[in-house]
Amino acid sequence: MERTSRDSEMKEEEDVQAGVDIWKYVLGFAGIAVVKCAIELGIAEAIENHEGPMALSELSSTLGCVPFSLDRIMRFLVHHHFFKEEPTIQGTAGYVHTPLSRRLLRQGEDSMADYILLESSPVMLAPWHHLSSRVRVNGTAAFEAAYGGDIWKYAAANPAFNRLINDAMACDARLAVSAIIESCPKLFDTGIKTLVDVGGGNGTALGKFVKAFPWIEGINFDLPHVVSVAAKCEGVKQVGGDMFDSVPKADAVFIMKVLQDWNNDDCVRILKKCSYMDCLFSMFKSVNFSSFFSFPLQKFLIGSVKSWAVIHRVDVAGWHLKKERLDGNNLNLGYDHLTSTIS
Ligand SMILES: C[S@@+](CC[C@H](N)C(=O)[O-])C[C@H]1O[C@@H](n2cnc3c(N)ncnc32)[C@H](O)[C@@H]1O
Repeated sequence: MERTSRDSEMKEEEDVQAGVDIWKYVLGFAGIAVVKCAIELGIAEAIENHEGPMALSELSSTLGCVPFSLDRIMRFLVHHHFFKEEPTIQGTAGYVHTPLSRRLLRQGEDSMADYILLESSPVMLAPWHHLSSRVRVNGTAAFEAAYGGDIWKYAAANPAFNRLINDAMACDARLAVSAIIESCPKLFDTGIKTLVDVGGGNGTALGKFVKAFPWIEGINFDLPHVVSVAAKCEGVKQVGGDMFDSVPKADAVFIMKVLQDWNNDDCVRILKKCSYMDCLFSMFKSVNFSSFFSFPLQKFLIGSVKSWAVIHRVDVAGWHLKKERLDGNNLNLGYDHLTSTIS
């Protein structure tokens, strides 16, 4: 009898909680919408340029906003740890930066603003409305269902979107490459004189590598519409082409956030174009190597390149590099202090 009443109490609590939780999904889009709004208004820049905590009235007049509406935006942002409140010299509340709000600055090494603008753009949101079609048997990729072609064809035909996606990729490349340079510098001190970045976007990654390791000559390889608008960078040659046709020759090849876009057969086709090079570094984002690649592909890698380093980014909240090395030569690439996950 007692048990039955406890059970029904628990069910009631669960039901009450469900009534609360469902609102996270009803209004689940609000977070990205408010952060996009903050970037478009330039809230982070205004607070950065202000000496000391910035009062709502000062922020509103600087940005040309209605104080009542901006207050609601700021309350949401502060609640989610973008900015915090501290007393101004007048003793009223003012806003200052937090590490999270600094990511909303348009410039700077840690900026993620362009990435947020990409993912919150109408172009990138539309495919999410086709998620169910992707999951169905014989379903179409969500981007293709929305636009009738893949994202790279879409970027080739839409220069503004091309710029947006290249700038967004550069945000992540800046962070990723800084972490690689800091964590495993010896990777690049193994006789590598030329390094090709396959699908290297606008060349941000290579630009950082050649700056850190000036003896390396960089070749940034990507589709013609990407490299033709990339900014010039000393030590980096821009080469346009299709990685399914051929890849420029270099001592080593770096592939970051590319292979996860393709199925295993396509990955084999891409990697075959790189297989005559000595060394292959690949960086994946949140992809489990052993489950992602089928066994034949792993075998292909062992058999075809002398050294294979996969640097995983597995922890979205921070940088957590892991290494996988499948090499016959047992080279010491200088990153043994990183967690080994060879499977
Ligand atoms: C997800 S982005 C990664 C960019 C860069 N590696 C990074 O991590 O920031 C994938 C890149 O692959 C390029 N790409 C797609 N298809 C390609 C092809 N057939 N040949 C060369 N590059 C290609 C795209 O243009 C894009 O720059």
